[in-house]
Amino acid sequence: MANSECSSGPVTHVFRGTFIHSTPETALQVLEDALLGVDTAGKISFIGKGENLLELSQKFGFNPSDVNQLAQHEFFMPGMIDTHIHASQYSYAGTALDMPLLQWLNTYTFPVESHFKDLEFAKKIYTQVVKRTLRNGTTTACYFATIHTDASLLLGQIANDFGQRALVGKVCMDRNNSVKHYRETVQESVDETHRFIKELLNKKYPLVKPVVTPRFAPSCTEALLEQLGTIAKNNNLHIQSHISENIDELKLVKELFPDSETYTDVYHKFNLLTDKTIMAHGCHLSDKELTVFRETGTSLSHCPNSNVSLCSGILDARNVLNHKVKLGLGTDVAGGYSSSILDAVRRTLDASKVLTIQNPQHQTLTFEEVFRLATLGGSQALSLDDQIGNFEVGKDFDALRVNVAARGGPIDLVQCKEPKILLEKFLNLGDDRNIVEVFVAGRKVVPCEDLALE
Ligand SMILES: O=c1[nH]c(=O)c2nc[nH]c2[nH]1
Ligand SMILES: [Zn+2]
Repeated sequence: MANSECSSGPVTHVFRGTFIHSTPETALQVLEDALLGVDTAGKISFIGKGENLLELSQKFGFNPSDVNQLAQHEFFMPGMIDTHIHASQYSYAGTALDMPLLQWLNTYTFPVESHFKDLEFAKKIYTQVVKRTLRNGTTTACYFATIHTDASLLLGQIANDFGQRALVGKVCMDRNNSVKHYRETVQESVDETHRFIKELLNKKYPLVKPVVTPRFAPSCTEALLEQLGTIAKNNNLHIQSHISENIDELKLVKELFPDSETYTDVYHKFNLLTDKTIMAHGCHLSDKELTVFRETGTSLSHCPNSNVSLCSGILDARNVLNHKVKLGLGTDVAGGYSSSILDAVRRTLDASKVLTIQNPQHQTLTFEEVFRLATLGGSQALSLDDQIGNFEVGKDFDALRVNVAARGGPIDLVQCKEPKILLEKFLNLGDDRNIVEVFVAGRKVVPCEDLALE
């Protein structure tokens, strides 16, 4: 391990122990007996070897006795990144999974989302989802809210207050015949999107930013999609939506957009595919469409729990990676019933194994590769990999302190294991009891007094 360092502000924390992360070249890199320093801005100021403690302490001006030493069964890993989650659907997570997508939206989703006009209700649910996801180790979340601007702003405020990094989207939809009032006109959607962006940016939250959010093509007219493409371009903003999740949805898109050759073309035509776009699902995308994703820099959010829970399809993540399309993991609460990215890791592995059962030639994803999708892959998918995703000097310290043998936790360790095995155990068997501390931009957000779950 080469010492690396950057000149930054004074060092506020130094940790010593095992650090596990990914790089673009290596799915799993283990740094044993490493020293990592975090500066006052929450950035990683150096990574070095434990044996160089004295030299580093002089160079960075910290007291060796202030070093925070990890225990034997502990390691640090990068914070996990949820590239697709509906904060507004959290109240019914774990229920209502008995219908395919389009019926599910009309029967369960739109009626619940329409309640977010009520700011008290919004505050309650949004506080719960931010606390719960932080507790589960989600340091960055890319959220869908609802069409309600003030409630969406509230979600941004709550994420900021609890210290979660977030992209927050006020949902745009001018087509919906099933739930009265849960629809906007084109003008309302455009005006409210402008207001949402302006007011959220004016708050100057350091870690919370707006994302332009057309719900999905069937919920939007061409006029709205066109304007949203322009707004995103003029303000250099992220964009998120859904694509090619379910076969009936594909048929509907063909009917509604007869002039577009493919589902991907619908978004492409309106400048909605950019290197800051995240599309969820993509189970039924053709290779030709994946090529457009690569060429435009658009990324995919793999949401395996939702894909199976709503019987939508199985994404061939290997094929996506072979096409060099950026890929992260999403819980897709509440089409997905778990708000934990650890669950998304397990289901990504299951989905890949199902594809191998169906076709033994399929190259199953390894747990190391899926670990990378949950961390560095997510940061690439959100175009935030210059700031987060792994332990590189100059990046923000977004990290989980994991204790695989946490008292009262779900894992029984017989003997001390090598770090790679500890990580594999955690990914397959662990839960929030093993995540003993969560840091976002150097700030400890778990445990935190305020985070006591009601
Ligand atoms: O899984 C999904 N959840 C949603 O809320 C949604 N809206 C459009 N398409 C969707 N897919
Ligand atoms: Zn979704």
